[in-house]
Amino acid sequence: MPIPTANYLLHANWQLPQTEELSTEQSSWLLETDSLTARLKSRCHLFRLQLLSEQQLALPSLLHKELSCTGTAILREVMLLCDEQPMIYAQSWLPASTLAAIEPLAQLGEQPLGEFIFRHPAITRGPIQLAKLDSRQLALGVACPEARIWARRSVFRLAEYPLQVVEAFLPGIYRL
Ligand SMILES: C=C(O[C@@H]1C=C(C(=O)O)C=C[C@H]1O)C(=O)O
Repeated sequence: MPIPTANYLLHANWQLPQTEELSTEQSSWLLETDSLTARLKSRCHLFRLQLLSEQQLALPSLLHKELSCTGTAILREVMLLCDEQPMIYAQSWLPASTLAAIEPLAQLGEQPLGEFIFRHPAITRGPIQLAKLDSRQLALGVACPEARIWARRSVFRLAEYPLQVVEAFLPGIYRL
């Protein structure tokens, strides 16, 4: 996935949820506080995580304050599929200091991030922010019947080591 996708997400209009803008199904998925991986697995016969890329980059300055760190980070991009239908495009920033302290995060491969972090004994999660995105700007490489899709982002801290997770929800997820 090209870096422009990361830049587009970084500069989206992230806001705290206004539930009156959301359908019941959208609220249910977008504001899910447990693992999306676990929820998707419970809703489909065949769950698959497609690792799109992992690359080491300078942590964008826009994230320095939010993650209270600087330096480099792994930008991890995945697609989560249910019965071969793309449901969630996820992009996570894993700072080098977090990876050094919690090494399994650097070895995830096709293991879902959620299966690791939601088992961590000292996990905390910051507020969920939402943004309405132009699906064409995401250049996901998959057909998306709707021009505008919801995305969410939040910062997890594992024993105070931060990482940010951004998830774009493809419309099929609301029919699961
Ligand atoms: C945070 C979770 O992990 C999911 C899996 C991800 C990955 O493997 O990179 C990223 C975001 C999530 O969609 C979760 O399951 O809620």
